[in-house]
Parts: sequence; structure tokens; C-alpha cells
Amino acid sequence: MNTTPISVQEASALLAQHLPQLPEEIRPLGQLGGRLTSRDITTPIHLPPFDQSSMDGYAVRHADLAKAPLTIQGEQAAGDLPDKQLQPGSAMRIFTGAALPAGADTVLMQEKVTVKDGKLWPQEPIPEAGDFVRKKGAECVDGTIILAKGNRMTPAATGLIAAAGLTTVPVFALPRVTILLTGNELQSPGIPLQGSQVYESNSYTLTQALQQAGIHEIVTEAVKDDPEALTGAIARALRHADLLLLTGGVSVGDHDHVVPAAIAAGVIPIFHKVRQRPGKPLFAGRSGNTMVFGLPGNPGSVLTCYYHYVLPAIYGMMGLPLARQLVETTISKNYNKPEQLTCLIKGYFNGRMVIPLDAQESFRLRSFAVANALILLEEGKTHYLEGDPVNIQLLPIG
Ligand SMILES: Nc1nc2c(c(=O)[nH]1)N[C@H]1C(S)=C(S)[C@@H](COP(=O)(O)OP(=O)(O)OC[C@H]3O[C@@H](n4cnc5c(N)ncnc54)[C@H](O)[C@@H]3O)O[C@H]1N2
Ligand code: MOO
Repeated sequence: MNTTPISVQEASALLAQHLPQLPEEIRPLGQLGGRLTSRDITTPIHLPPFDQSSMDGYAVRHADLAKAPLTIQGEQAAGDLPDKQLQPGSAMRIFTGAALPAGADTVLMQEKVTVKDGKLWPQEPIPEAGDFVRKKGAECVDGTIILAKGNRMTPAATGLIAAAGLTTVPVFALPRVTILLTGNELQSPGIPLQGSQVYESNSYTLTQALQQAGIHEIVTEAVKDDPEALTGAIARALRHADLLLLTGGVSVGDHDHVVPAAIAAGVIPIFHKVRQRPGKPLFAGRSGNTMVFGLPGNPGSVLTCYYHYVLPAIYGMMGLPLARQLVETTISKNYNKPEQLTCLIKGYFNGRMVIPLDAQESFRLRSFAVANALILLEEGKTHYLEGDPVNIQLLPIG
């Protein structure tokens, strides 16, 4: 395998070429959060399904307004059968969401009329014809695509599906994920540290980040820095995971066995090592329909590589282009970086500019804990001056 580090752009392009595709599944309303539609969705009905009032007031025939006062004729409430006929020279009491009676074309808000002895006088200014009427099909007519393939099922998207009377939606399956932790030094939080142990944090970081993306089928296993144990654990994980995330053990140390173990377990490498900081030893590979990432073990590297590669790859496995939430902004202060690396630094975007945070080293998470963006500082540049344009990748919130 070529282990000459490649650029961040090459790594993204290679990933996009090699991503497996997740299957499609049909899911019911109420279980759609975080999913992406796997086809265009069309509405089987007009929305709204009939001409309806958007105000509480009076339904009238606009041409009759010149002949005011109008005689008030009955009432039409939301849910009433749409079988009433407005008589000439009349106004019908109507409420928001009610079907317009046949013959009416305009609604007067009740605050904009004078009513006395069963008669109605419109107040000036006289409304336009069609005011406060939501026409049948104004949102969309039947057969219209209401959600395109790849639309995220946000609360609004789910509401739209329900409003169209649909009960199920074809979506891409979410990946079943296995996280394999490597490192003899790792101890679980809650147990006193001994010798040179450190607390294991990457599984918690990754699990929450995956959950944030709506993914809940997550298995975590800790493996010792032993080539055979690792090869066995990877081979087992490949049998049921769509996405395998390994943390640690991808560098060049004598105890870094992840890449040879992955290859021994049947993983075909896509790349190993990227000209970036943090996360230079990042490994990506594929075995059948399972996507594999070897994330450099430092906690900051793990999370940076997750946001910049793994999360876009998850969407890529759902058929979307490698999508990152990029924003062009300016940097709030001077910043120096090495020339031969892309730096993905933690920043805080305040809506006007992005502030590079202190404590960028990859063993630290304190700046990450308050960051809301990664600032993408380009390879080939060494100095950024206050006010220079930069691209940032917004981090998911919530
Ligand atoms: N001679 C070189 N050494 C290193 C290089 C290099 O290019 N040449 N690259 C460095 C960089 S950059 C990184 S990043 C690390 C990545 O190495 P590994 O992926 O092999 O990670 P480990 O050595 O296993 O661990 C690194 C660090 O992170 C801690 N760690 C690991 N797993 C966890 C976990 N689950 N929770 C919390 N902390 C974890 C681990 O204890 C180490 O301190 O390699 C450099 N070396
Ligand atoms: O790439 Mo390492 O992630 O800088 O510490």
C-alpha cells in the first residue's frame, strides 16, 4: 500500500469513489428522525385539499362588496361538510381552516367588518378578491414531488409527509456501527487509574456523535494491542457492521497494529495517511459493503476525523455527495501553520467571523468542548492574517 501521505482533497475524492451504498427501507411516521429519503416523494393529494379560509371572519363574493350591506347567511366551521352555497348579496360566517362555501371567493377578517342586525359592512380599505383564501393545491397539486431524494427527515419534512396523508417513507438504512478501541493503556471511567493508564474517552465521543446523527445500532469493543486479537476482532466486526471505526494504533509505533490487522482481516485499503493536522495517520478501507476507518487515537484527532471524513461518508453511504456544512467567513486573528499540511483547527463562529481557539493539540479536548466549527486552513499557506477569508465546517449542534 502507498503510505505517502495524500492531500485532504485527494482523501475526500478517494472516499467518494469507494463508499458502499446502504440499503433502502420503508419506515413509518414517528420513526423517521435523522433519516434521508431514498427516493423522490410525491403527494397523492392536493395541499390544501380544498379552498379554505385562512382567517376567522366572513366569506363573501368579492363582486358583492360594492352592494354592502350583505346579509349574514349561516356559518361554516373547520371540519363542516363543504356543501354550502353562498347566496347572492350574502356573507357567511367562516372560521380558519373551514371550506369556502360555493360562490365565495374572498374572506373578510372579522376585525375589518362592522356587523349590526344580521348585516355586514366591510371597512375600508376594501380587500382584494381572493384575500385570506388558501386555494386548493396552493402548496402543491397531487403528483408533485414534495421531498426530493436525499432530503433529511427534519420535523418539518415529517409534518409535510403527514399532511399529505402518507404513513410511510422510503429512506436509507442507517449504518450498524462497531467501534473497536485499541490501546493497552485504556481504562474505563469510574475505575481508579493504575500505572500509566488513561481513561478511555473515544468511545463516548464517537457514540454520542453517531447518536447525534440518528444512529443507534452501535457496538463497542476494547481490543488489546495484539495483532492476532485485533485481526480476529476486525474480522468478526466486518460480518455485521456497515461501518467499522477503530481508534488508536494506526501510526508507526511498534504497538500500532491496526492497519496490518485490518488488511489481514480482508480490508482493502483506500488510503493511509493524509497531509493534515490533526489526524495525519488516518486510515480508510473497505471490505465488501463495510466501510472501515482507522482513526488516529488522540481524542482530538478522532473527533476531527469523524466530522471531516466519517460523518460525510455516512451521508455518502446514503447516496449523497460527500457533504459538509461549509461557510465562508473571516478569521478573527493572525494564525501561523506549517506549509505542508492542511490544518483543521477548532474555532468558534459567532455569525460574523471565526475565532481560532487556544489549545489545538490533538491530545486535548477542552477547546473542542466549546468549538462550533472546524477552520479549514489550506495546505501551501503558512500565515493567515486577521480578516483573511477562510472556509469553516460547521459542527452539528444538539
Ligand atoms: N514517530 C511517529 N509517531 C507518531 C506519529 C508519526 O507520524 N510518527 N504520528 C503521531 C500522531 S499525529 C498521532 S495522531 C498519533 C496517532 O497514533 P495512533 O493512532 O497509533 O494512536 P495511539 O498511539 O494508539 O494513541 C494516541 C494517543 O491517544 C490516546 N488514546 C488512544 N485511544 C484512546 C481512547 N480510546 N481514549 C482516550 N485516549 C486514547 C493514547 O493513550 C495516546 O496518548 O501518533 C503519533 N505518533
Ligand atoms: O495527527 Mo495527530 O492527530 O496530530 O496528533
